[in-house]
Amino acid sequence: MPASPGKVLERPRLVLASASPRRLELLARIGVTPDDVRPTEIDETPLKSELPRSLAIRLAAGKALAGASLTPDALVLAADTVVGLGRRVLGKPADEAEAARFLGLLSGRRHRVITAVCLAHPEGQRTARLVTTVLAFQRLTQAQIEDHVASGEWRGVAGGYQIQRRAEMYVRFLSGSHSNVVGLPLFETAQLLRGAGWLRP
Ligand SMILES: Cc1cn([C@H]2C[C@H](O)[C@@H](COP(=O)(O)OP(=O)(O)OP(=O)(O)O)O2)c(=O)[nH]c1=O
Repeated sequence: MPASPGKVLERPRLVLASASPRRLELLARIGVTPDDVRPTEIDETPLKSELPRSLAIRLAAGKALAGASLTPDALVLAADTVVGLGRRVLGKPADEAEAARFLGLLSGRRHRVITAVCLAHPEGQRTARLVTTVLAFQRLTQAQIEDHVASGEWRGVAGGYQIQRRAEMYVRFLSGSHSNVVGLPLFETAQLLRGAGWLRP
């Protein structure tokens, strides 16, 4: 039944369980302002031979559960983004040398960016989406890799690059969701929020 005019829709509080400023900005773009932002601290180390998709799903669910334990009465939104090169996971580079090595691996090759989004509901169930974007970087010269490392934009991000910043000039090809690469696929996130009654259908 449509809400009567002037009636405020009852909806649970929405908590974003993420320290990523990108995720908050992406939500703002679709008019979603969480009631609270509560980053979680979980161990993000991949298991032995863990595939990129499995890792993303496990970590997004882990973040959502950790968030839900702090705010059980809220809808808790969490996500995890990983860069997959074949079966290999490229995490957040530890230092400049690793950032340069990752760029060298990505140079001239196709790779995937996978984001798992998980929404924990106050009633205890969880809903989730797994989204894959395929990208290809041009072949990078040594000078380009050096410039990228010097830019510092590799810090704290999966694969050591940010498509929303200078790295986009090296992206020759992209198939799928752009927001997924930045950390939160907006189409699928909106679907989850609609399914939970937080956004209107
Ligand atoms: C590939 C890529 C990743 N990223 C970011 C998105 C994510 O913030 C980050 C991947 O790390 P995540 O572990 O998914 O997220 P986070 O540590 O930033 O935040 P939290 O765990 O608290 O939710 O990399 C970009 O911003 N641009 C890109 O092009």
